[in-house]
Amino acid sequence: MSKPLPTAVSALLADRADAIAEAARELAAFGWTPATSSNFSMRIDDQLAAITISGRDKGRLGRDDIMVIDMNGKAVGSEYRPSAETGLHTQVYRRFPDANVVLHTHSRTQSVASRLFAAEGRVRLEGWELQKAIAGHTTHDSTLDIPVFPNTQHMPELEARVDAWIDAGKPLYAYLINGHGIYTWGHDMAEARRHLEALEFLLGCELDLRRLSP
Ligand SMILES: CSC[C@@H](O)[C@@H](O)C(=O)COP(=O)(O)O
Ligand SMILES: [Zn+2]
Repeated sequence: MSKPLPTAVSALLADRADAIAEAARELAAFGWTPATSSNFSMRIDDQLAAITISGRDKGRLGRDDIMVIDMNGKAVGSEYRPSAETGLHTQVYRRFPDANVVLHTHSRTQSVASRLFAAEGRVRLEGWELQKAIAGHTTHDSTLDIPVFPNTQHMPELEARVDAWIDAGKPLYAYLINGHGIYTWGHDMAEARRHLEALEFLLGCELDLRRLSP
């Protein structure tokens, strides 16, 4: 049996769970979380985060569908299994101390773009006004690379690729996983949502350009 959560942590979990459930309902309504796919988390403090329980329908989350993990991805105060991709969430919290929310979705646009751009290893975004929706970007006149990493069921392998990108000094705001979906994050839910919506739009534009260009 797991130890019950301290009251203060329970209150913070309830707060984070409500925010995650609300955002997830909206993202599911866009069709970005099909068939129980996708996962979401919010930092609680330096040591803990709230994350979706594995396998739950992300469009119908309630407080009981979100649990606490530590920064090693271990369940805290729960017997449930956290998201199968928990390691990718805790990695963001470890590598980006300003990130407090991580969103992962599986939209059709994200999935198709990940396949189409996998061979290049990245989607290069240039000249789009909406690049300014990404934190720190003030002009369309810049280059924004979204890496595409190979898919694997072995999270440490993916984590190593993400670490290698960051350790090479390359900016990272989001990444695609080939044939899978997107990960992005933000300082708060509003920023993470803005990143996700902007990238969905920009990836859709890139797909249209490929489709329409002779
Ligand atoms: C239902 S297939 C999608 C899963 O394999 C996975 O990629 C996913 O996004 C959801 O996994 P979960 O363990 O529910 O967080
Ligand atoms: Zn996934």
